[in-house]
Amino acid sequence: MSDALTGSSDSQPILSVSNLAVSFRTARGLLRAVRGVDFELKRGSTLAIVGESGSGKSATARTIMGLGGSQQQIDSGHIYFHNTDAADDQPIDLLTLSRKKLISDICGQKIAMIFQDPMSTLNPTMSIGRQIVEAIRKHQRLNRKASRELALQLLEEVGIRQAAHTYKQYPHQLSGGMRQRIVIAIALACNPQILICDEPTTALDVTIQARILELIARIQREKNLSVIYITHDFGVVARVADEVAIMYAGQLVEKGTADDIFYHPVHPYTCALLSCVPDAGIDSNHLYSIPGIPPDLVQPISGDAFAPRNEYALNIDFEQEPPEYRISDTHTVRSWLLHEEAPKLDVHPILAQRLRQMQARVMDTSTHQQV
Ligand SMILES: Nc1ncnc2c1ncn2[C@@H]1O[C@H](COP(=O)(O)OP(=O)(O)OP(=O)(O)O)[C@@H](O)[C@H]1O
Repeated sequence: MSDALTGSSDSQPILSVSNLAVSFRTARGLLRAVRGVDFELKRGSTLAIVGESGSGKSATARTIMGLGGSQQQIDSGHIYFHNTDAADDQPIDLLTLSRKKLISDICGQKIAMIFQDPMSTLNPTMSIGRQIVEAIRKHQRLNRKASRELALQLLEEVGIRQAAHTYKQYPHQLSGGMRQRIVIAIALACNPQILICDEPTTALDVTIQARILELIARIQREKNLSVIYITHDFGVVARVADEVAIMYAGQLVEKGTADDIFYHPVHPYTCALLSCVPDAGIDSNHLYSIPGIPPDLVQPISGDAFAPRNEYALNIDFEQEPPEYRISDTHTVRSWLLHEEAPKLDVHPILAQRLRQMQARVMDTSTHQQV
């Protein structure tokens, strides 16, 4: 769906995450933020991880980056990085590396991350130029003059017209969109193979959001980057994603290509999320919101975590966790609805109508991209 923005990708994985489980020690007890997650990021492609707030998207991304913090514990799993620069083609399990080695050799080098709030990355007291030069010199052996030239080149690459002027400015003198461009320039300073974007455009207005997404897509094409987007915004997903993973209560409940997810969603949570997307053309009687709230991840979860909010829940949903069913080579779903003995359900008419409208909008977005 997103080939117009991202270009096509080959199917070799650059990152393979398997059975990843992550908890946080809290005053109330252990909070199970990520509960057995598997996914692959293919080289040169874009994966969007989508879900409501608190579903574990950032915890997953931060674990990959070694940024989990002191309260985090890894309960299980592997995160294999298939380094294209390595002499051998043996993947490295990032979870076996010391934090020091992870930070010095991989994160910020081979894998870079950008966040929703650029100010969390930028130093308000340092000029833009100095910050980019520092990032360059951390990763590459270049003298001061060459670093400055590369910094100016990076500023131009991220679409900053008066690079020499911006080089001397400070973060507070720039708009939100410009700051996010600087953060992208800093991320690119290490020449990464993977870019993880955690809600990179949420704080920006729609026009600037589109420009930043286009910028990331252009850089991705030029540098054959593999990209993970963390988002709750299906508008962003429709524009950028080759593959989509839907996250709920620490698990990936549905995974597929963007077409699988937008045109053939199966999990009731995916359908509900798609139906909640606000649209100016929808009258308020046809708006859908998911009833209830996500589970407390400190408490044990029995059965399917989405069952209490799912109007199609079966008895077994409250008792046993569903296995992952494979619908096609690209599409998997964790739901008892896929069991051969499960009843065939009619989708709620409002939900069905919202899904059709969402699909029409997605088609519209894809057509516009190709212009
Ligand atoms: N450092 C931490 N200490 C304790 N709990 C944490 C910590 N970081 C995250 N959590 C908890 O882990 C769960 C998953 O959080 P996470 O930030 O990964 O969700 P998310 O899907 O990225 O949501 P959002 O879009 O709001 O960032 C939440 O219940 C959150 O409160």
